[in-house]
Amino acid sequence: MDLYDEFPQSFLLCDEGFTPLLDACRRYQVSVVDFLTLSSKELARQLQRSINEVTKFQELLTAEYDDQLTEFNKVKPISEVEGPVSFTTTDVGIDEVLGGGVYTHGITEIFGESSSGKSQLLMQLCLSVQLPTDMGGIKGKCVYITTEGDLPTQRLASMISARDELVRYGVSQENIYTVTCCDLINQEHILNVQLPILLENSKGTIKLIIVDSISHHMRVELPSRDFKDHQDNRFYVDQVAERLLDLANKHSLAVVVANQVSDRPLFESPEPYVAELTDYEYQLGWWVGWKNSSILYHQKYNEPKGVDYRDNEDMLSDDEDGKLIHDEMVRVENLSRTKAAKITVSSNEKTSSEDRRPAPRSSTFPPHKQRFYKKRRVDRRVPTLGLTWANHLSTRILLSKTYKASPMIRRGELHLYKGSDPLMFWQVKRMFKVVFSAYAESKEIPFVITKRGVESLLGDDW
Ligand SMILES: Nc1ncnc2c1ncn2[C@@H]1O[C@H](COP(=O)(O)OP(=O)(O)OP(=O)(O)O)[C@@H](O)[C@H]1O
Repeated sequence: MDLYDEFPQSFLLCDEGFTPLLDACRRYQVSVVDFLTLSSKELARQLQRSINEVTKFQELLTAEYDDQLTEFNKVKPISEVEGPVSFTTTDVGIDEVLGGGVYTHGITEIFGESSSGKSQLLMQLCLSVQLPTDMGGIKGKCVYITTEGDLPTQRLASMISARDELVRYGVSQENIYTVTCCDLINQEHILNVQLPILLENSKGTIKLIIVDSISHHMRVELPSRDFKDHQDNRFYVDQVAERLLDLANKHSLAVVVANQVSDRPLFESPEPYVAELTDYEYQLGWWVGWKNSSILYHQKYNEPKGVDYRDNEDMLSDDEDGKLIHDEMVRVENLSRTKAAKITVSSNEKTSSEDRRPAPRSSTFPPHKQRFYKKRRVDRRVPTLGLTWANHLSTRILLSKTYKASPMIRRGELHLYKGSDPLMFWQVKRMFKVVFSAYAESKEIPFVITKRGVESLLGDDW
């Protein structure tokens, strides 16, 4: 029976007198909803148990349900209703893009590929939430639920020591409760039982729950063999999100989760068609943070006539740095060719005029690396857990890690470089993008990861 899922704190679960009845419920697949909707006669028939036993259980369960309902729908005077408040990320640029910081009473999702900086940002938040209100914090403690290994305490310690204000205001790892969950069952128990009890006992001092990452165990353990599995998974994801939202609202706290990405194949229609504004496929790119060229590419992919977007490199070639590197390499190679030609002329004055042709073009760089630009790169990455999960989010943040031309290329100093390693042409470029939010418009900002944590870059810094 699903009594544990519906009422995890129900005293009926511990009443040994009902153990045979609960066993029968499990055997005949009778649910809590059946008990709340069917007659005791019908239930007794289905369960092969006595009507007295069923009636008693049903009365107790209904009373418990009524109590919960009354508690849940208690009318509060407007003066007691606490609205969402924000706390700083400790970075002014990122706070501004987020519309003031991270907000309570909702779920904020940070998604991105491995090594994009999700955990770094989450660790930073569990420190910044502890700051006093005049420093932008909300003076709260934090629960850090990790699904992949332990919390890197050394990194947290170095983040604290790298920022004077954190040291000055007593920000400490002692205010972070760490929970490690090793599988999905364990995660369920933590979210449904341990966390609510911890929050009740902490009496409003905990202001942030972090889950790193929410999708790790679901992705591995939820079956996805057929349509029914997919339906069940959606229901499961819905329940997880609802529970987290309940906790966020009940205890006026922020829930921030990391989410992973997976590749989504291009949508291929059996018949060519023009996507409508209201089509799921038409809108998808905006709520998963694709760049504009990829959104357009996906929308046009199945169109019947006109430009064949499948080969349209121009639409996808927003790789300007690739072109910059290519141009710089051509410039340097031309320079060395001219130089070589001059040396040949001066060293052999007797050379006939036909032999004064420039020396054959020879590159110091591997040939396959020479054409960097016009790479056809269609964005296909989507955060896991789908639309069902996305519907519950108040803010979705994408952290991405790409590559840009290195300062040597941008300053036009490639001719000073004597090596032949193409990696020297590139530099990591990290972007923080608000994909959608109830508090801010979609916007992106470059950032770096330093010993202080995640820091935005402004103006000429990038
Ligand atoms: N002290 C530091 N100084 C500079 N960069 C750092 C420091 N510590 C970690 N990084 C950078 O942070 C990145 C790792 O970030 P993080 O662990 O947050 O990734 P993630 O998105 O959580 O990845 P995953 O999904 O695999 O857990 C690495 O690229 C590393 O270069």
